[in-house]
Amino acid sequence: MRASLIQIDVDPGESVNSRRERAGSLVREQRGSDLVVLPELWTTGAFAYELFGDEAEKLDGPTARAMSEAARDAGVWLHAGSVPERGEDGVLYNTSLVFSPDGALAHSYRKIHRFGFDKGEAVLMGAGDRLVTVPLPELTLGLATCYDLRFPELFRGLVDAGAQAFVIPAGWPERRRAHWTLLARARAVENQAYVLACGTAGTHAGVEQAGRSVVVDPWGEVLAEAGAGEEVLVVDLAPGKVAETRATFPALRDRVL
Ligand SMILES: NC(=O)CC(=O)C(=O)O
Repeated sequence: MRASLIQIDVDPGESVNSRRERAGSLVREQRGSDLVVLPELWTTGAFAYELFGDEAEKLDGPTARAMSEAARDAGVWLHAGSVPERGEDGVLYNTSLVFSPDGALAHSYRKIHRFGFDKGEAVLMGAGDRLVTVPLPELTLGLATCYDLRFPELFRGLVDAGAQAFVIPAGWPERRRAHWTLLARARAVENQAYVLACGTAGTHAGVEQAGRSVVVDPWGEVLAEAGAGEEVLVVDLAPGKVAETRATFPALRDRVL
């Protein structure tokens, strides 16, 4: 199973429309992959709080339409990262969108843990309240977004719901880069699952992004890691490795609580 992680640059010098078109082209170039992943809030940048309201869209908005077409043209499952969603209740959410190879919006996930310590996302956006798993032909994905990575109980919940690989779009800052890789590996080891963590590159709202998108296998080994700039990480996963790791080192079976 081949996965492509598109670590797109979110520099504010580029318009949202241009970045949306460029993201579509990058997705189309991944034809041949089974799964393509974009990062968190890549239309605006995760820290450009003042843009969230203006760029908020419904689940059939301009980003969703562009990504639906790109998924269909490339014939891939597309985790299109997250967008600022304007919910039916008028509230903003940080919502991830997953498209099937025929371009249908198959799943969406509203970020549960909001970042900002009482400002930014934490006050501008509502919290999701639903765990989402995505059964692909090869692997069942569990969805999480950026700050969610710090909350292991969410990942346990996803494993209990059948997840074998976690897909985590993010806009992780360079100054906490050490946490990013450590947490990605920890979530892989403790859940004996793949981790596909896709970050953004560039600097926006004064926040330098770490990049360093990373794919970790169920044993905790880093299979591939990006640098700091815009880059597409292409990696082959072995879906059987999840069951094999869980059978040969049965730590998940030995849970008591
Ligand atoms: N931006 C986030 O959601 C999370 C983050 O920056 C962190 O350090 O955690």
